[in-house]
Amino acid sequence: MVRFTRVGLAYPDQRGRPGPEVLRDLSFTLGEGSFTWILGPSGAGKTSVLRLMQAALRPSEGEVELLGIPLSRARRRDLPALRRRIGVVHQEFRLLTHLNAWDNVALPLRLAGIAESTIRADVADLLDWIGLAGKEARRPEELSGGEQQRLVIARAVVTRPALLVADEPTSELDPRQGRRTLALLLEMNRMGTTVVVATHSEDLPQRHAGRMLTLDGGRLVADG
Ligand SMILES: Nc1ncnc2c1ncn2[C@@H]1O[C@H](COP(=O)(O)OP(=O)(O)OP(=O)(O)O)[C@@H](O)[C@H]1O
Repeated sequence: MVRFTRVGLAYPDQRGRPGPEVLRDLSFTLGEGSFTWILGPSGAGKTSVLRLMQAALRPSEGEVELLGIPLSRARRRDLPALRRRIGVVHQEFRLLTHLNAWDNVALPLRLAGIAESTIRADVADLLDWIGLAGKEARRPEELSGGEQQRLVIARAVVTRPALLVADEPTSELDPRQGRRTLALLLEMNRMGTTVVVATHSEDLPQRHAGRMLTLDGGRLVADG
């Protein structure tokens, strides 16, 4: 499902030459339907690992295989189709501010050319699931932080991705809203989606099941 084999990553410097390695010799496999935490202090490389898992970057060394596709062999024009099978939840919500809640969730389906009748049913179900039924017409600024983050999750899962990747999804939220957001990710996982969540909080993973991959200085230092 997700396989990293001896992965190294160096971002290019301002002249386009490889900068220092920020990920080193990372190897692990995440099975289909698994739930994994990526832990580590600031700068450990969590976001970089997640970017590789979104096919937003290619590794400088080694191989990343996503949903059966090795990135080294994927052609540039194949990447958008691969990315559509991967849902992404960012820490900063990145909702479209001029669209209401309904249209934010419907957007990925519209871009994929899905029929409006299907979109109506799917979006209504999802907004109900995240507890936003009745708030469809509100724009993001008219929703609480927790509601916005749940909307981001609805938008990320509306296309039924096989893999859901979330970067610090609860760090901007109060504890109650954070728990509610996490409950949605756990429920997606129970329904079969492979879920990966990066966090610098050790508290969350200790209270919930799931594998913990701990990074430090771009290396894997614990797997349990
Ligand atoms: N676009 C970039 N260009 C150059 N270096 C980068 C870039 N993005 C991240 N880095 C560097 O890569 C290293 C790992 O960063 P990354 O954001 O992956 O860590 P992180 O564990 O997610 O940190 P945080 O918890 O603070 O978000 C850091 O040294 C960072 O400065």
